[in-house]
Amino acid sequence: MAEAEAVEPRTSFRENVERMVDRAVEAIGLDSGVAAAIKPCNSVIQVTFPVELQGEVRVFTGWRATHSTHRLPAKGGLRFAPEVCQDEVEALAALMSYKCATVDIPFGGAKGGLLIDPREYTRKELMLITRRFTLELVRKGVLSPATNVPAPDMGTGQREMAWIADTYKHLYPEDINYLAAVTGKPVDQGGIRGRVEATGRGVQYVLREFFRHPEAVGEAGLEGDLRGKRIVVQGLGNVGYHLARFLAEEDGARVVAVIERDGVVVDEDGLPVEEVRRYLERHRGLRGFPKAEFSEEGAQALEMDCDILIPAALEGQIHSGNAGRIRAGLVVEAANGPVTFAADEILHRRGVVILPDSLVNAGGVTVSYFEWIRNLSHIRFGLMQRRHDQLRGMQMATLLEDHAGIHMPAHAKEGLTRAPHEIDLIRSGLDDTMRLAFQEIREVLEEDNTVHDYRTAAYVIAIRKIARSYLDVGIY
Ligand SMILES: NC(=O)C1=CN([C@@H]2O[C@H](COP(=O)(O)OP(=O)(O)OC[C@H]3O[C@@H](n4cnc5c(N)ncnc54)[C@H](OP(=O)(O)O)[C@@H]3O)[C@@H](O)[C@H]2O)C=CC1
Ligand SMILES: O=C(O)CCC(=O)C(=O)O
Repeated sequence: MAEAEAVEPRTSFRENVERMVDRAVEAIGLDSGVAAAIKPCNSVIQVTFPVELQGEVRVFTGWRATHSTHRLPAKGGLRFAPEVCQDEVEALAALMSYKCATVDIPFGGAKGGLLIDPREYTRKELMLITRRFTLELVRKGVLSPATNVPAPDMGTGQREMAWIADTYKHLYPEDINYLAAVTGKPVDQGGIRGRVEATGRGVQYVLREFFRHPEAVGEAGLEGDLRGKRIVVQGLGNVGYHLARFLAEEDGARVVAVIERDGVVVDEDGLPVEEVRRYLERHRGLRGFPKAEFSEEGAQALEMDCDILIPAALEGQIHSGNAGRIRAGLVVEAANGPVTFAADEILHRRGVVILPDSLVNAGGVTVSYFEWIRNLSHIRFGLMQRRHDQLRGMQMATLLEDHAGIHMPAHAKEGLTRAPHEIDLIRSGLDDTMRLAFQEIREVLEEDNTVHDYRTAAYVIAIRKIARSYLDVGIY
């Protein structure tokens, strides 16, 4: 980020998002008053609170920005990081609104952040800090199942979500829907299978759909499918790790480089993603990883020759200072805001295709939506139909074999008679959501001659939906 700031000193993350939105507003020809109502955050709460740790009082600052409430609850992750600021959470909250609208998830947009380096604290200390932060957010009215529901983001995961849910439950034991106050919880604490890897899984589904469109693939200077594609991933955290593993293990792609905070590991034959991750967790860095070449020049590795570049760490990583040197044909924004507005324009001029964050990383909030619904309905998906569907499949198989005399191969019979587990339904819902969103964006790109890139197409779709919801009920 340091280089980005040096090159584009006056453009903040929030301003970058707003410029991208302006481009879409212009393409739609949207009324400027409606655009002005949509763009800013509805509210931003800043909290400052003390926690006593090891006999010493420490003071923490956090934010919850709510961008839109045209749909409720407003939804979005909580980030624990040493660089969080108000501008950042506002930008991320806005992205949540556009993301949810792009993939048709009926939520408004929000995001929160706590200024902290989680690596400096023990588990117990983090629990105290998270619980106290939760209390502050609840007191300020920005955390409840009906109005504002957090989820994991950078620096947080299932563990923090479990603490948040438990704190909320202690505050409101009479709220029968307390579990729905936060998503991304452990499965045993009201979470849903598939949420941990959902964002990475969603990126995989978007990429698979992209490669089902040969003309789109050609526009990125690529051909064929994901098999053998050379991929560079920045950030092997929750999103990057699952994504890299799925692409390597299930789609036959080659992850040739992984960039982390302390540098990059490279292997042209494909890195063993699982081993890299284990090493990273154990050593808190990639230096010394024995099975690949290590270099400290992580930022430069973004410019490596590859087919697909996947920034999955921080915002502002591809900026006007390096956009001219990016050699990938396809940039896939698994992180939020990894490409600045200026870089976006440079890459577009150079013919580099960008699949934007608001589409690409929407898998997380999509499965959060499934979790939230499951918590509200107090029943797991498929419970009522599973055996019924299996019985019907078995009857069908019997009918075909015994009465129509058709011999069914074992795999066909297994497919027909297998009762789906909840995770199968989650994956099916996620796949459908990501495919349909890609197809809708592709349609705009092909049919609307004022739109020339995926990001603007995604924003056009999102802004039209949000604007419609404002206009239907009137601005109030
Ligand atoms: N989690 C989710 O469900 C979703 C996340 N996102 C977005 O995806 C991105 C990543 O989130 P997530 O995977 O959850 O976060 P994590 O904290 O799990 O992982 C982020 C990874 O990036 C690494 N990293 C930090 N700084 C740098 C750097 N300068 N260069 C290279 N690597 C770096 C981190 O290392 P270290 O641990 O040392 O800090 C960590 O390994 C964020 O933009 C987030 O907003 C989007 C949608 C949903
Ligand atoms: O799962 C969610 O509700 C939100 C995930 C998130 O923060 C994001 O998509 O950026």
